[in-house]
Amino acid sequence: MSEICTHILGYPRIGGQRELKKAVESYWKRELTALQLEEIEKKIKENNWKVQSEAGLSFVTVGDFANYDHVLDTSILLGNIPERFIDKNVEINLNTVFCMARGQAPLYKSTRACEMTKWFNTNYHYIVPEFIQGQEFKISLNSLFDQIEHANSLGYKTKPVLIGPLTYLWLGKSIDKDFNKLDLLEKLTQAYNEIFKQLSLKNIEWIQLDEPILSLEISEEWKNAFATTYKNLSFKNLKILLTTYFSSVEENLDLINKLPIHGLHVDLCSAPQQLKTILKTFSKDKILSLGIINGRNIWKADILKITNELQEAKKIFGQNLWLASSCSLLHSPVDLEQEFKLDGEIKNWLAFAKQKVGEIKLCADNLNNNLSDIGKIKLKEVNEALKDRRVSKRVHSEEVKKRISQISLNDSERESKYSERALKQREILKLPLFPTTTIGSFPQTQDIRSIRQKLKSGKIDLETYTQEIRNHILESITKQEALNIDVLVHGEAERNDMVEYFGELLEGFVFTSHGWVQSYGSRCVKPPIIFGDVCRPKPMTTEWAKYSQSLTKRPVKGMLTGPVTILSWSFVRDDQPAQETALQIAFALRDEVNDLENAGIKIIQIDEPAFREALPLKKSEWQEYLNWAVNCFRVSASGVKDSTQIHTHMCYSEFNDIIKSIADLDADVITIECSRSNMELLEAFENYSYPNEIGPGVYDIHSPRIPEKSDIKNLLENALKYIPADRLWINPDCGLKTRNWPEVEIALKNMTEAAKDLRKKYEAI
Ligand SMILES: CN1c2c(nc(N)[nH]c2=O)NC[C@@H]1CNc1ccc(C(=O)N[C@@H](CCC(=O)N[C@@H](CCC(=O)N[C@@H](CCC(=O)O)C(=O)O)C(=O)O)C(=O)O)cc1
Ligand SMILES: N[C@@H](CCS)C(=O)O
Ligand SMILES: [Zn+2]
Repeated sequence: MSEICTHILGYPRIGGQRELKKAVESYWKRELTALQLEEIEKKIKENNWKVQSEAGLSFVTVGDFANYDHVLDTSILLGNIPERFIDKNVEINLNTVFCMARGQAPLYKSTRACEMTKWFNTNYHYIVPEFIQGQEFKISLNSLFDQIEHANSLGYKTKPVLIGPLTYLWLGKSIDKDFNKLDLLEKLTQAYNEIFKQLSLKNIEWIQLDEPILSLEISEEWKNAFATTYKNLSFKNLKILLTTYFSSVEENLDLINKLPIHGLHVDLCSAPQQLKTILKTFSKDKILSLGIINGRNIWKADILKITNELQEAKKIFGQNLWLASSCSLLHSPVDLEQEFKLDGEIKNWLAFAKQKVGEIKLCADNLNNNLSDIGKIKLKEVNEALKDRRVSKRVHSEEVKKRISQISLNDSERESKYSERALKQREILKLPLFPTTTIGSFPQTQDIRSIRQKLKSGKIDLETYTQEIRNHILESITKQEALNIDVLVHGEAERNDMVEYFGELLEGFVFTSHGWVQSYGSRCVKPPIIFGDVCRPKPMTTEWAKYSQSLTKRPVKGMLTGPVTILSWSFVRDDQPAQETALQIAFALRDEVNDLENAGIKIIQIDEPAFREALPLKKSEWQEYLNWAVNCFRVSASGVKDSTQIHTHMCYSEFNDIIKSIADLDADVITIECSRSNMELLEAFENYSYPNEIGPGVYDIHSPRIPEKSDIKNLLENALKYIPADRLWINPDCGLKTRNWPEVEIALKNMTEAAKDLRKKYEAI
């Protein structure tokens, strides 16, 4: 029997050693030339293709590489470049990409960057396309075509990937008011047809056209737009594999079945149940690509189980059945082989991107009954590893399970309601009207990172490290006092990351040395891995908090990452529901919150920036998530006295649809990102009559631009249209770890001075 066709939807582009990050950042600092950067990128691409080819996949996927972000590259390919980035004397090139992403680039005048937002429900951020009325599209960068030619020249059979027109349009925002971006479809279709025309000359059979919005509950208007657009797309001699991922497409199958495509890819890892309906309704004459290897976790796949589940699909689709990763492997760390320090037993349970590529092929060979001798050995090893994981004593803790099972209603209730707590807190904290604060982190300087690196490599001992970090804390407290901020933070200098730090201190987690995943542009995160029941062997932050509080009379906030965010930004267990793991984390944090209170900390912030992003993609599934997510937050926060003030912070703040749940968190104060929306995001709070205190961000920390005092005052006056003065806090949008001290000091000075002016005006009223 001939081979089953195998492929992936995309491969990580950061390189095994984060070569891309290092090269791109060096280029920005002008330590590398464009040519040198290109050379490094070429090696990453070649290596990625080699991995796919050597594993025996049927295609290498091309066009998944991007210097900064693939959505941004699509904008540039389509010539959708906002006017402010166009300089008639400079051709569209690499610097256009960087300037759109960051507002700055070599040889470019600096300007406001494009917005960045989360890619569906992942921790990856994309650059938001901007659309204006009458928008024109014109093929403007050859990067995709160059990548194809490059791969073709190396003799690979290539399958280019491109974001589909409807998803591209969906991802963008209309800049002009009162204009429907769907009106742009006709012109966008013409541009895609031009791309297809050029691709048809490149010796390619298949194109992967990503339309992940087909996994959402889209409106009739969008469904109709799909039908019309796909009718008008002219694929030439190309075959189109329409790719969907992150959720089921069942609701849109009627539509998909009518589209003039040649194949469909669905994600069976996030929505295995959809297979039944798809097998019944999708045309057997087309290709059905099944995403059976999970691109969003790190566990070895159960090849035997998957093969069994694929039997019917094979019977029905025969040679038209393809096997693939569930989504792009962009969301997986690159290569497990580089983990020399990882616990051997747990390492044996894992697969990163490179290993996942091998799993797809193994699955296909097994399904086809043509496993080689090596394949047979590999399969045996997988089965042994899976069995070892199932029975491992390290995974389950009776004590943790018992505590979770004894949860009572009291665990998620504060003693009194907010209005009573607020009186007690005011008496103790004695804060002025419009209290000022920051979100937690201060600049993670090279100095701080290299101290940590020296500790890791044994160049300094723990005592020296602790002293050095204490010096940084002292410096940040001194600076905040000088800036006259009311509620201080210690600055998070001791944390590599707000999630990884806790993962390193909690039981049930392991962490990697090289398990980096791209978060945005050159920034990466190293999600810890939750393999077992979670508990807290000892306090995690109290010593740092006590030390920080000892340096000042002003309150210093205890700073924790909340249960939903720790869960969402880690690789989670696949052997129990996510909500059970979240509750275990919540109880561990509850103990930490109580310890902080006992250590004399009067304000404790529990950050939940992933709270909104973790919403399921389908609205119909929201409530179930919100119920457990709110409960977990409340469990972590409710063990303290009324007089202890609980803050939470969220930096992705579209709350309209979930404002009731935000209020149900019952945090005394919530600080949110707001500055870019000019405080419009506060409408939700006003409409719902949100009862507690709010700190809308007045400083866009993603931009190097320093807000003037007048900008901040304007934002605050806007905020006061929605929030009563006695419940308004003043703070930046988010933590300041990616900024540098000189900008931070000026911005915060402007912020405290704006607060002073505002107090003068409103105290008199
Ligand atoms: C709030 N955000 C976060 C998200 N997810 C998280 N898990 N954490 C977050 O904070 N998602 C949404 C947003 C995303 N925002 C960011 C912002 C900034 C970064 C970032 O700066 N990432 C760093 C890596 C951070 C880190 O772990 N640093 C380590 C140092 C690791 C390192 O590079 N070591 C060097 C040697 C040290 C040296 O001398 O410099 C090496 O190994 O070569 C640390 O501080 O110890 C980045 O550089 O990408 C991410 C998401
Ligand atoms: N406390 C964290 C929150 C980031 S969302 C910080 O300040 O970096
Ligand atoms: Zn934040």
